[in-house]
Amino acid sequence: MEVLTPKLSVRNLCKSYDNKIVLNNLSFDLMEGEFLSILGPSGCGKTTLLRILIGLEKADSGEILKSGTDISGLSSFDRGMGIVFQNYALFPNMTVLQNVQYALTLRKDTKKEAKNIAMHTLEQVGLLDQINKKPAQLSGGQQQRVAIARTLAMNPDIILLDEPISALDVTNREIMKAELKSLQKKFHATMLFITHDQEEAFFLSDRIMVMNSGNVEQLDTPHSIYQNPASDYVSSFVVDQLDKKY
Ligand SMILES: Nc1ncnc2c1ncn2[C@@H]1O[C@H](COP(=O)(O)OP(=O)(O)OP(=O)(O)O)[C@@H](O)[C@H]1O
Repeated sequence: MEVLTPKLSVRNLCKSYDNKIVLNNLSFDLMEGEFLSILGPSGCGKTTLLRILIGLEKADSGEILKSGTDISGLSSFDRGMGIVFQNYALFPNMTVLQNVQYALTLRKDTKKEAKNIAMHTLEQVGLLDQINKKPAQLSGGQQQRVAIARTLAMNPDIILLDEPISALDVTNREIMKAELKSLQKKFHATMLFITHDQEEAFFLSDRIMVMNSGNVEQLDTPHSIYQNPASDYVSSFVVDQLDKKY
């Protein structure tokens, strides 16, 4: 049987701040085309993990392998990872098109190439009729689509999403969950999704990693986690919370 190399492999990652352990020997794999959620409450270490993965923070020990190669020594720019932030971090004075084009020109694509790629991606996320608007003229959901288009246009190997849905109102949240899922399938993107929302994680994910105080409590499919929670913590933080909602 063919053994697949994970797109991302995190091995024994440790990080402490002022003698407080924030990530405790964390290990997991993310496979090609997989949607994996990191689910945990505020303060459990999700953002720290994300910052280490994209190279904004250094781990105390452990390895980060992308398709089998250690990327710990690479700059953020060279890691082939795209990130969609919670607040989208769009440039307010640029149009939708300019927002998507900008990173491409930084990458030294010619202006014409950058425009072609940006237009093509904006078409795929259904925003061609909005390209000349500024972010403030768009709805929250549309702004999120611009942020996703900007990341997709760079064709990263892995897309990290830092609670991109929680800033939206309830109606837009439902719409964006469905859109995110369909975009991920359409692009066959490999995605790591950070959230504290059990329902988002269950709706979107192929697998979920439940975190608690820097530890992995359980890593499995939504169905298996719901049917067989691995600890009292998973039972109360995940299963009980979902049951309360439905
Ligand atoms: N630069 C830092 N210096 C000291 N402590 C830090 C630093 N960054 C994070 N921490 C601490 O590490 C722990 C984990 O923080 P982190 O932001 O990774 O959690 P989180 O799960 O992302 O939470 P949230 O959902 O609220 O963002 C917290 O106790 C936080 O106070």
